[in-house]
Amino acid sequence: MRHPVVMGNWKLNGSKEMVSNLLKGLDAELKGVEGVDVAVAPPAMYLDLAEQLIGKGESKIILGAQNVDVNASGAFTGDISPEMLKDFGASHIIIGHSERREYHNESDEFVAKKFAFLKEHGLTPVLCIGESEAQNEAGETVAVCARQIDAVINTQGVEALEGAIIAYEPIWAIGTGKAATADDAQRIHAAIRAHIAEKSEEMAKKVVIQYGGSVKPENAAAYFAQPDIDGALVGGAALNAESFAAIAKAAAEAKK
Ligand SMILES: O=C[C@H](O)COP(=O)(O)O
Repeated sequence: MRHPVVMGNWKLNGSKEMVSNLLKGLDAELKGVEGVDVAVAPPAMYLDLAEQLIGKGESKIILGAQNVDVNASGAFTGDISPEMLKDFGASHIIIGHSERREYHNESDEFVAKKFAFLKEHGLTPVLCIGESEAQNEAGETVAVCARQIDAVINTQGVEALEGAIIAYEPIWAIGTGKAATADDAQRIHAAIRAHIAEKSEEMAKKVVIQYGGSVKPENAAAYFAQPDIDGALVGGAALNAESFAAIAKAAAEAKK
């Protein structure tokens, strides 16, 4: 049985005040909630503050980050290394988000390199994959997702997926309010799992696959009722303690 993981990607949002209020609010909302791993990925500037606040809280919020670079140290202006993330207690690191693929021209190969680098440093990659609206309309969804995962499998072996998280995020559903239906998401999740099963049935059964794209408290339970949807990567709704906690609670309830 896979353990559900609900992660909040705060993207480029926050201030010291907001981080403090949101984490305190989440700590209160999540008290006593069991059966789901809850992670947050604040902007890197706020990892220090988040680590301190999470340490003081009672609920077990996992600290994550939104990106990592591919060098350990040296003359790489602006980069952040895995060891720096670890230094602030961040363990779950989002890579390959469609916003980075699009605005920073990150290729499948570059994302796979980040994946390997995180694994090498004992961190958990949260590998985002997903198709554009045009690719969806052209019936290319599964092929696009398979290609994005294969960039990792073909360079590092299917075993590299051990302990990693895959987040299926159809790009057209991100921040649009136009979420995939739970049935459609389930179909794609099952196809992603089947693709991994071609290399290893055991890995396909084990790997956590989150859905992301306009997940809200109102639609979360329908996703988590699906057998191949193991959690969510949440953007907008993760900026509010009550709504993010409601999504996490829905996952805990559905996957009991
Ligand atoms: O990483 C999170 C996703 O991009 C989803 O964002 P959203 O929940 O605002 O649609």
